[in-house]
Amino acid sequence: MIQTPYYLIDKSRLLQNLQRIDLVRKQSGAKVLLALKCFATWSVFDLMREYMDGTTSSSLYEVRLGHEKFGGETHAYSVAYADHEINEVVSHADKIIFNSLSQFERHAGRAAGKPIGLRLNPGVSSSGYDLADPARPFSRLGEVDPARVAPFIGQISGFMIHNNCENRDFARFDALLGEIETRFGALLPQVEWVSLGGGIHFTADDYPLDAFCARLRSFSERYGVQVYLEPGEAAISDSASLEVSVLDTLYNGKQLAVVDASIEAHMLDLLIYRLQARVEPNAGPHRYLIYGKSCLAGDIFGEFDFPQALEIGQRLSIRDAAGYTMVKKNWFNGLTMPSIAVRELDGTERVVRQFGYHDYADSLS
Ligand SMILES: Cc1ncc(COP(=O)(O)O)c(C=O)c1O
Ligand SMILES: NCCCCNCC[C@H](N)C(=O)O
Repeated sequence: MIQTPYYLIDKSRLLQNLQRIDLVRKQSGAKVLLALKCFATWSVFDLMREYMDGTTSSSLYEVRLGHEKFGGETHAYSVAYADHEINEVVSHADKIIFNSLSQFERHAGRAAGKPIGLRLNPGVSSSGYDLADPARPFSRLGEVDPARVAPFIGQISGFMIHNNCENRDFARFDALLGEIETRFGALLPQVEWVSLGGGIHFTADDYPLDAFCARLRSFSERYGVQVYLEPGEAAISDSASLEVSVLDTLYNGKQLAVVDASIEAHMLDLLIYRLQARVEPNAGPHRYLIYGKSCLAGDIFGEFDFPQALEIGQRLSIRDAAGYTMVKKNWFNGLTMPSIAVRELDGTERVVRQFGYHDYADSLS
């Protein structure tokens, strides 16, 4: 048995998302790139690259990882490239996407003839979170004014527009794309490609894939552009768990259990967005607050129901632990870092990465 704590990536679950992605590629003509900011655990890229066209990135290290570990088409994007980074970024990228016209003017001369993209911001989004809303007031994410972009159009081969966030509603996606067309419609036929970013949860069970694919195809045909999608969450949703063990049980007005991982260190996104983790089946007469083992008072995975009273040593599985987890894990409290394991398609499980004291010490000096 693998020692807890560990993230367990289940390739069969991952495959379900990947097959839907493949269907979208075939039916819509869109190319699909994995957003590495969400998930960059390269041990499963062997499977992912069969169903996706490549990767997109948000930094020098991500574009390098995408190029070296995933292959296929590699898009480089960054909110701002530093002067000392740009040559290396270009060496790893097939396309270089600038966040602003000032970044474009500063660095485009060093793009070595590679296609150049620009991020546009339509000023509307589907984000329910201020923190993740690219259209928030005074946003720095992309150019908002088509008139400012127009003079540069001859040097720009495509646009990237990321304005969806956890959007499960096709009608909302459709309406937002309409708003993009209204604002930037005159520019779109003048470029070769448009990336619609991530945040579209098109791999969800009930998502109307036929309508989605038809909308993407008609957009592509109307403007004569290659469409790209950049799923993070949609590519990996529910394809991993965080496997933990109960270390202690207590009572303080409620039943409490402490597990050998931490929401702050190992599922930080949930804490940032104030969401509770998922434990299933979450049914039964024994209700517990599941605490992490860091010293943070509010290190709580959530409150869940169990069929029996929890016992020390008992294992729990925290669901949906692939997106924005492993990429955000940190050494807070010097806690044992969960290893990473993969459940292969034949059901066998193997540990692909273990972390120890030296990884902690080497992250500091
Ligand atoms: C430019 C861009 N593309 C893709 C993504 C991936 O989004 P998601 O994981 O919500 O699909 C993000 C998220 O930050 C992004 O900023
Ligand atoms: N699961 C809690 C909300 C997550 C929001 N994700 C935001 C990431 C995204 N790609 C973005 O910042 O646009």
